[in-house]
Amino acid sequence: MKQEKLKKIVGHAVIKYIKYGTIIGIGSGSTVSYFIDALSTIKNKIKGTVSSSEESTIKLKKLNIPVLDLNKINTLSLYIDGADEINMNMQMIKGGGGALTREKILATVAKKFICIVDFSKIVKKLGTFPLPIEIIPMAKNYIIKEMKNLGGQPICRKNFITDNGNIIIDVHNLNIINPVFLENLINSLPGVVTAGLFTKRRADIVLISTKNGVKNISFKS
Ligand SMILES: O=C[C@H](O)[C@H](O)[C@H](O)COP(=O)(O)O
Repeated sequence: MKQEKLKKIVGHAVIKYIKYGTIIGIGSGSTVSYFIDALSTIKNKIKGTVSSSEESTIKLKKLNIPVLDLNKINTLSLYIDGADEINMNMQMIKGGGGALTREKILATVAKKFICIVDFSKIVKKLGTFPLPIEIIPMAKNYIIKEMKNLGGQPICRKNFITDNGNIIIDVHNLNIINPVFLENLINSLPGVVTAGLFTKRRADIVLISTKNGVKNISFKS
């Protein structure tokens, strides 16, 4: 089965996890785009959404799904998003679409985070997918140097400005032995808005789309 088909299946499968009358946090990317299509079929049953990117907001509004301001809501019970890589500890690399910072905010605020992926995103070790880092433009050369010192090959994403007006450095070939340590280290560098490592806020549930159906993995600490 083609990857797009698997993304579509999991994007629709997650609908049954939505409690009517609640506000849903919406991630970004192609898997989420299928999820938004499915969400539109129950749009009258939810209170609204908060969105992690301009791209998702445009799609939500086009489908007449209400988009609310995170600062004007009390609780966010559920956040649904894809990932570029996820390991068996439910730690992720995200930000292939550049929406990592707003995604991390919503994932952190939400009580529950459901990650929707096709099986190709499951990895033993994070880091085959280049690690995106959102940075303030002034810090570009400094962060490139720091990432080289860490053994990575940083590449500034061409012609790309984030929804927050910043730039993205994609770091290739990082040997990520301790994802928690690396997330903390990169996030502590001046000029870094956030690294696309999600280790403090992991997924609570992962729905994995496979050729044999959608598998559900729940996090147990
Ligand atoms: O910034 C983008 C997000 O982190 C996406 O969740 C991630 O890139 C996965 O996207 P897709 O579902 O298109 O593979």
